[in-house]
Parts: sequence; structure tokens; C-alpha cells
Amino acid sequence: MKIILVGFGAIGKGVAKVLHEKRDYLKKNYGDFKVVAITDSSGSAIDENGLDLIKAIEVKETTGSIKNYPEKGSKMKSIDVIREVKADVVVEITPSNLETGEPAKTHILESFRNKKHVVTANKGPLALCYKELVEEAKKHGVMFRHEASVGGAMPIINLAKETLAGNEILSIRGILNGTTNYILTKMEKEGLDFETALKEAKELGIAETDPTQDIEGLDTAAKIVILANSIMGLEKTIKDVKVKGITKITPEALFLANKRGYTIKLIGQIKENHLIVEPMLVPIDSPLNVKGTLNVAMFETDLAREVVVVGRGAGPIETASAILSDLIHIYTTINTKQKIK
Ligand SMILES: NC(=O)C1=CN([C@@H]2O[C@H](COP(=O)(O)OP(=O)(O)OC[C@H]3O[C@@H](n4cnc5c(N)ncnc54)[C@H](OP(=O)(O)O)[C@@H]3O)[C@@H](O)[C@H]2O)C=CC1
Ligand SMILES: N[C@@H](CC=O)C(=O)O
Ligand code: NA
Repeated sequence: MKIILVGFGAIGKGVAKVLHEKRDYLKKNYGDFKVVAITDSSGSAIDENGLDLIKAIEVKETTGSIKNYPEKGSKMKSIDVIREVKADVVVEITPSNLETGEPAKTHILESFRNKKHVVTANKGPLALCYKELVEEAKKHGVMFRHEASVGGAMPIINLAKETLAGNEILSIRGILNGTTNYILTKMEKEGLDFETALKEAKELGIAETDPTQDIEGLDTAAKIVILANSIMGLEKTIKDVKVKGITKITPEALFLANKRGYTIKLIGQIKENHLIVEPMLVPIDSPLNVKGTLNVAMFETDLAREVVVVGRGAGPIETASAILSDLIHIYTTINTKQKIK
């Protein structure tokens, strides 16, 4: 299967590392997963026989742009790569823009129009125009998967759509941002100040390109909109969410909460058509009291009753896990269809 990576930052490099490390496992169990093009904000590298992913990471980390990849690099823009390079799947992992959804929205729609399946971790277009994207993918007969867009490695979207298929999801409540959970945990457990904890989160590659999206609660808001639209059949936008972030939370507030048997978590909640994101007191012994970059989601369903999932909500390799599972789904679907013909 031929793959184009659009975006080569923390997640793009994480996907490249995972595809390199898992290449023998993938070949043995599925087939050849080949990255034929990689793009970033200033250019691209293209090789129809498959790029050397370790070399691509090294070029990116030493020179700052993939266009410096020996012999295969150029200033070719992402949109032209999507149109002109022969591939099966585009992995869209540019920054999430929660106002316009660009450049990801155009990348995704253009991929569909060029008969390319899409896997994305990008929350922008999903939170702003989910229905349009799903309809366009259907119109062009291609697959559109986005497990990584909510909760990173934590299985939530495909779990709801596949394993919990047939259930009506009545409410979802959880911690859906790894950066803020990391910050709150560091402040609570080590008394670290907010800025130092945020700096560490950036260094771990878990924060958004614009980390205010994390700490002001907008990333969590985007995610509950995606959940509302993709697995609860609602039609919401980020404007429908009442949002409050964690910038006013201090180590002292966490200490006082602990003394009373509580902790403080940034909770996203969808219940009875209301979407809310705010710091909430959570009992110390609650299943919601997970630490570090962990995320947690508590589903209330009509058949399976309560379901709780926990997993790493952020991180290059962890997020690449969700992207890989979507790529494998596309690979197996393509090859099953071909065998039936
Ligand atoms: N970090 C995480 O743990 C998670 C991130 N995500 C989502 O994944 C996406 C990527 O995140 P992350 O890798 O951390 O972000 P980074 O900021 O590390 O990387 C973004 C990449 O996109 C590139 N880029 C920007 N504009 C364009 C463009 N027009 N064409 C091609 N590439 C472009 C940047 O180029 P350049 O290098 O030249 O600046 C960079 O390589 C985001 O949407 C984020 O919300 C989802 C789950 C977890
Ligand atoms: N910045 C986000 C990345 C995953 O969506 C987070 O911290 O959860
Ligand atoms: Na996920």
C-alpha cells in the first residue's frame, strides 16, 4: 500500500518511526506499507519506490525541512503532491486549525477527489465540517478514518462505531487532552509550576502546535464535537461548547482539593445534547482519576450500560498506533474487496 504523509512534525515522524520498526511485522501479516511522499510546510520528498524513513527523519531533524532529502526533495507543495503522486492513502497530520480547518480541510477533500483514502489525527476539519467530509468521501468511494483525532492511542471512535455498534450512546464524560492532564498531574504530584509543566509537555511532543488550544480547553472542545457528530449522531460545532480551560488552576488548589478527597481534572462531557468543557472536582477514587498523558472516557449506553476506556491520549508513538490501526483497516478492506472481485 502506498502512503503519503502530509505533515512531518511530532506525529509525522512518529508514524515514520512506527512504519519503519513494524515493516517486517506488516509485510508478514499484511503486505508492503510504503511511504512514497512526505510533505511539510516548505516542500516535499517523493520516491515511488518508497522513501528511506530513517533518512527522512534525520534530514528533517538536521535541516528543518524534508525538501532537503537527497535527490528526492523539492519545493513541491502538499496540494500538488496529493494531486500528482500515485498513492492509496493520505495521512493528514498538519496542525489543527480550529477556526478554518485549513490546510487540512483542503488536503482531505482534494485527497478524496483524487480517489485517495484518508487517515487523519487533525481535529480542525472534523470539528468544523464533519458531515461535509463524510459525504464527500462517500461520493468518491473512499475511506475516511480518524481514530487518532480523539484520545490518541485510546480506542474510542472505532470502538464506538465497531465494537459498540448497535448501542445508543447516551452520554460521554472524560479526560480527552493529554497535555492538560500531564500539567495537572505534575502540579499535583511534584508541585511543579504551570509554565514548567507546559514546557515539559511541549518537549514531549504532546502539546498542540499552538498550546493555548490545550490549556484553554479548545482541543477538548473539538474532540467532544467530533464524538458528538461521529458516534452520537448529533450535528454540533465548536460554537456549541461551553469551554473553560485550566490556566487558573494552581498547585495550591490541587493541594486543597486533595485534602478534601478530590483532584481537579479538565473534563469534557456530552449529555442530553449539552457539550461542556471545564475543570471539575473528581473524587480521588473515581475511574476518571488517571494521571500523566492518560485519557479516559466513560460511556453510558443503552445496551452495554457503562463502558470505561483508558489510554495514552497523546505522544508521537502512541498516536502513531491509532494511525497505524486505521491504515491496517484500509489495507485489509482494499485487499478483501479485491479478493471478492
Ligand atoms: N502531538 C500529539 O500527541 C497529537 C497530535 N494530534 C494532531 O496531529 C496533528 C499534528 O500534530 P503534531 O505532529 O504534534 O504537530 P507539529 O506542529 O509537530 O507538526 C505539524 C507538521 O505539519 C506541517 N505543516 C504545516 N503546514 C503544512 C502544509 N501546508 N503542508 C504540509 N505540512 C504542513 C509542519 O511543517 P514544518 O515542520 O515545516 O513546520 C509540521 O511538520 C495536529 O493536527 C494535532 O492536533 C493528534 C493526536 C495527538
Ligand atoms: N495536544 C493534544 C494531542 C492529542 O490530541 C493532547 O494533549 O491531548
Ligand atoms: Na483514539
